[in-house]
Formats: sequence, structure tokens, C-alpha cells
Amino acid sequence: MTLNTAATDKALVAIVPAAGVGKRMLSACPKQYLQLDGLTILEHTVNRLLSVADIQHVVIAISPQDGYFNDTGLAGHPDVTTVFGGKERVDSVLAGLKAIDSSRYPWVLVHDAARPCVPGQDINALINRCRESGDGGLLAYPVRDTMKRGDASDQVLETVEREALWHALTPQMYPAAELKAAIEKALEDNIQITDESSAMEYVNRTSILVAGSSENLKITRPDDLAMAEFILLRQQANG
Ligand SMILES: Nc1ccn([C@@H]2O[C@H](COP(=O)(O)OP(=O)(O)OP(=O)(O)O)[C@@H](O)[C@H]2O)c(=O)n1
Ligand SMILES: C[C@](O)(CO)[C@H](O)COP(=O)(O)O
Repeated sequence: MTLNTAATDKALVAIVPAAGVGKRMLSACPKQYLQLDGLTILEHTVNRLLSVADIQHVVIAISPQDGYFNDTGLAGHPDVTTVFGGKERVDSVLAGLKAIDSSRYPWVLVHDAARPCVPGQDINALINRCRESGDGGLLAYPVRDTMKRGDASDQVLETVEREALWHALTPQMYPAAELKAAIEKALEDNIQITDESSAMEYVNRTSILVAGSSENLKITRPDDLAMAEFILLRQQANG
């Protein structure tokens, strides 16, 4: 299915991989459907993306076994399309890319469903930097702590130089056709891809690191939920 939504030259489409099961969350339902302040995490995330002026459409990759999406306010939303995701996050992102007409949407942002607190100003900063440079890029934030590498028995193996070390966040923004080709090449060569930037690295394309807020956490483990709720409510209070 290819989107035929007419698009202005500034129009962007976002892909939201939301087909995971959230094993580490230990929750009764996939974590993207847990409630935060009356809405599912997925709804918060998609609303954040659609609040960005240049993002015209969102393609959400949901599990073929998803039994929750149709109960959200996103079902039937005119600016939302769903596709079936795959075994890994990268497969879900690729499914989303296959649903996009890159002649209408030359650039795409990919953003985790599990990151509902991403500030709109960070997304706009990423969009602007990529447009200015013509290169793709990602939101990230610099490592603050001393970093250790451990062995299988949790003994310290080494202290990792943290200078110029960043946490990769999302959205990550790239030319849609190039990103699709890079992911397909990496998968064909059995390269493990955990984010869009690593696929672009594999085909020797550069990426810009755009400093973003640490509020943009990925809800992964049970204690992340309370932190996300605190951040969300603080953002709402600050307008
Ligand atoms: N096959 C998959 C796996 C993950 N994701 C999505 O990718 C995002 C980031 O992945 P992660 O935080 O690892 O989510 P899960 O894979 O669901 O978590 P877990 O590893 O704990 O199962 C999530 O929004 C998740 O829904 C996806 O679309 N398709
Ligand atoms: C894409 C990502 O959010 C970058 O940090 C992260 O890799 C996704 O989580 P996963 O556990 O690797 O699927």
C-alpha cells in the first residue's frame, strides 16, 4: 500500500515502530498501550509527532497480532496509516518505508512508539539541521557518566572513554529511499541494525548528531513509566 497523500515540498512523514511486545516492561499488555495521563503511550507519541507543523502523516507499524490499536483514538485518524511490523524493530521500520511514496515524501523521520516525551522543539531542531546540511541525522544526548564495560559475570573489564560518546535517541531523519536501500542492504548482509543511523553508517553515509533532551527517554523497564509520567505532566504544566 503506498500513501498517495498529496504533500507540499516541506511535508514530512514519520514512521513509528510500535510492533514490539515490551518484554523488559513486564506488563500485561505491550508497553506502547500502557496508559499515561488518560492516553496510551502510543497516542502521546503520535500526537507529539503530529503537533510538529511539517509532519503531515504518520505510518505506524503494529504487530499482526495487535489487539489494542483499534481501541485507541488513532484508529481512523485521517493522518495515520498502519502497516504490519516484523520480527525485529528494523523489520517494522522497513515495512513502514515500503508504505511510503518517496517521490511525495522524500524525507522520513523514524521515532520509537516508546518515546512519548520527545519535545517538539527537539524534533524541529533535527528537521532544521538536516534540511540545512542535506545530511540525515538523529537526536542524541552526550553521555554524562563514567562508562564501564563488564564481562559475563558483571566484573569490570574496562572503563570506556566517554569523550564524544552519545546516547542515540529518536527521531532519526533520512532520505526515505536511501534509508530503505541501506536497511535492505544491511539485512541482506546479515548486519544487526538497532537504529536507522547504523544502517546508514553501513553504507557509509554520514549522520548529524543533534543534541536533544534527556526527557526523551525510551520507556523500557517498569520504573521508566513513573519517570515518563512525571516528565509528561511537567511538560504539560510548562506549556
Ligand atoms: N519487532 C519490533 C520490535 C520493536 N518495535 C518497536 O521499536 C521500539 C523500540 O524498541 P524496544 O524499546 O526494544 O521495544 P520492545 O522490543 O517492545 O521491547 P523489549 O525489547 O523489552 O521486548 C518500540 O516502540 C517497539 O514497539 C517494533 O516496532 N517491532
Ligand atoms: C532506536 C533506539 O531508540 C536508539 O537508542 C533503540 O536502539 C531502540 O531500542 P532497542 O531496544 O534497541 O530496540
